[in-house]
Amino acid sequence: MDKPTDRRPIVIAGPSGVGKGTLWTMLRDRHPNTFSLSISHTTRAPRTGEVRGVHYHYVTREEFKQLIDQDAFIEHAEFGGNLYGTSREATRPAVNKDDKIIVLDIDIEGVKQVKESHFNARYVFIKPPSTPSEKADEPEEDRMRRTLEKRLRGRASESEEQIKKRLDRALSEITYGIALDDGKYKHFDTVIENNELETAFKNLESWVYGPKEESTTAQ
Ligand SMILES: Nc1ncnc2c1ncn2[C@@H]1O[C@H](COP(=O)(O)OP(=O)(O)OP(=O)(O)O)[C@@H](O)[C@H]1O
Repeated sequence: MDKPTDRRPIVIAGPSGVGKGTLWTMLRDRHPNTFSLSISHTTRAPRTGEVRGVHYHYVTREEFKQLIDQDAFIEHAEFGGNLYGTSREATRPAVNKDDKIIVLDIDIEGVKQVKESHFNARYVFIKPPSTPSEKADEPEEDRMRRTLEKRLRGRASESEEQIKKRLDRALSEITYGIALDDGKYKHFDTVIENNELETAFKNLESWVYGPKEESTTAQ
């Protein structure tokens, strides 16, 4: 089972806290030597334990701007005062010596840019479940927000302010992710709900290992 027939890069997106990183880690660990996360560029300083060329390519702001001018990125954005980007180079099979399938874990703005750059990839959106509510009339989007909030708090890696910022973006990201066109997802090849983790993983795995289909999603 260990070689998916569709060798294109996989773009995995979804609101912050939905579980993209968790699902990607499961995919990598259960299929060793099959997938590789694309290494982004950043202008932020390495954190303790981070390794150059493994976690990120660390560059100065000037270097980053030069790369933008050279059209080196398929997507880039500023986040929390630092620049982040995915270079074309990082997604090329040539850099990918072991013939692994490249996975890009990017946000919705990144997805839009990647699509504009006509990057040939497969796109999966991870959607939060709507936690059941005692309030029968609580809108679906409020329930999803509560799930994300609970997960982000549980992860305990962001400040309250950062959590709020992430949650405030979530709804428009979900709206983009699950938008339909003629009964099909408009922007993604598939949408997976991350409710029970193992079930979500199995759904992701079956899609990744499923038949090769040409992407027909809109930009
Ligand atoms: N199905 C699930 N049920 C409950 N908790 C989950 C589930 N999936 C992930 N989590 C937990 O939710 C938290 C957020 O998950 P994760 O860090 O993978 O999110 P993410 O989408 O990668 O977020 P970001 O984009 O901010 O990096 C983690 O603490 C993770 O353990």
